[in-house]
Amino acid sequence: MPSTNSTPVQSIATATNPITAGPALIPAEGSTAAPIMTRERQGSVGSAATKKAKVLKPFNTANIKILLLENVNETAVSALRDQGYQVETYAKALGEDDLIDKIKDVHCIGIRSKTKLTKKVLDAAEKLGVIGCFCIGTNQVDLEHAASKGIAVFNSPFSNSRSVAELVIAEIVLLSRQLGDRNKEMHQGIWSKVSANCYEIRGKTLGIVGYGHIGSQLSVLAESMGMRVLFYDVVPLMPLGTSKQVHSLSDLLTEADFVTLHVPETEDTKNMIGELELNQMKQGSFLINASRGTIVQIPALAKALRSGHLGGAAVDVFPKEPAANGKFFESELIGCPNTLLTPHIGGSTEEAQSMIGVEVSQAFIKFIYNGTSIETSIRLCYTHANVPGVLLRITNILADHNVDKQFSDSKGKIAYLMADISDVTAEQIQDIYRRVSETPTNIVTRVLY
Ligand SMILES: NC(=O)c1ccc[n+]([C@@H]2O[C@H](COP(=O)([O-])OP(=O)(O)OC[C@H]3O[C@@H](n4cnc5c(N)ncnc54)[C@H](O)[C@@H]3O)[C@@H](O)[C@H]2O)c1
Ligand SMILES: O=C(O)[C@H](O)COP(=O)(O)O
Repeated sequence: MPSTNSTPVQSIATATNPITAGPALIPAEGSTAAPIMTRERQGSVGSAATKKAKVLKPFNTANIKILLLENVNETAVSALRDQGYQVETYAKALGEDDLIDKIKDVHCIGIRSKTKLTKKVLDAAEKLGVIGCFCIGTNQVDLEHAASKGIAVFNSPFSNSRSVAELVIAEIVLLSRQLGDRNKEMHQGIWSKVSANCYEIRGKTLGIVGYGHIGSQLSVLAESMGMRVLFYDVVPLMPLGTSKQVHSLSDLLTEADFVTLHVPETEDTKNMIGELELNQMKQGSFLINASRGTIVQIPALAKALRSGHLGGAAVDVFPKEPAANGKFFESELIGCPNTLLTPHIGGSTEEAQSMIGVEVSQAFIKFIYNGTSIETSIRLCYTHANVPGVLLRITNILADHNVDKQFSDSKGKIAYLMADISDVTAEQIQDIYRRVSETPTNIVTRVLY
């Protein structure tokens, strides 16, 4: 899908576009801060003049500490260990107290959808420069607070989209044929051959809420199985195939035989589907939620299923999910008729997890060395308050130098500037660093080479 499909309300950093650059990642031996970074190995990065500057504050890759939680894929673990970093892994999400303890001295943290990086946790992170969400969603991170501290956040924007879309296709068929209930009965030794209220999906209407990476992929798959597709999104989007965008959520709810949710968790989408919306859905229709647990009001859904107003539901995500496998799960949906419950496995395939592991770990590595996830060379990275006059001030500081390239971007009150500078001596690098970091708008300044 074109990138215009990424949601405006959750305009997050992607694996190739950090929301903001982080602080110096690793201090030199015996120092508490390391504004100037360079790799210890002889690399392809940097000119002869800048290589001399290594004596300033070299860092050893073995000093970089990375914490990976929630069973991040082995592709990431080995890629990061191959760089010589210290990598600690956990199969589960950590609770707030454990996290505060663990995050203190790590430079990079890798999480999935369950680890909550709250303001309190981020404030305890003394050296954190990068957060890698090894998933699509970033609602588990306080993005605004991370930005204010100059911590970069990456995610993997589409590596598991296909896996989610395929799961939803399977669920449409399963719900339509009441396969969850039939399977359960057979395992209990009950033979119950029924055709009442069991349907083909051909010719039925699928209503997709959120036509982004997943919703649009699903649209194509559903049409290939003979379904008619309607979608609702807050932005006007090009319909794929013969699908049609509708004007309102109500238009979609009243017409669809299957409603499937693919919106991010935002203030607007929380509790988006409650009693009112469920009542608008057709008698006997089905609801699928593989987005975020907070989008659907669970008591209202349980009521609609038990009363028979809905013909069934498939739910992969819940407002409260256990932190690890083997932990107890409870929900009002347990025991509801024709209701498929899955433990947040939408993106859990070998293909998706290994792609995510490669993508986000590469973003980490590029960010640690280059200050961006895009390959470049020597640069000044300046995270600053987004107020008028900053660019002029920096231009003045760099006036006597050869600036090869300059880039700046902003998000709300925070902005990020990168400048590639050539032909500078070690003393000049020190001077640039000092003058830039002393500007009143400074949040974090790094000089990489
Ligand atoms: N179950 C899983 O394992 C799993 C896997 C991947 C993603 N997800 C969830 O699915 C969500 C969607 O993923 P995606 O990759 O398709 O995201 P996306 O950003 O590509 O698409 C989201 C779409 O929702 C639209 N949208 C935003 N707010 C809306 C609103 N209030 N009403 C209607 N439309 C709205 C956006 O405009 C966008 O087109 C993710 O944010 C994540 O939370 C879950
Ligand atoms: O945001 C996502 O990509 C999904 O919710 C998957 O999350 P997970 O990696 O925790 O399974």
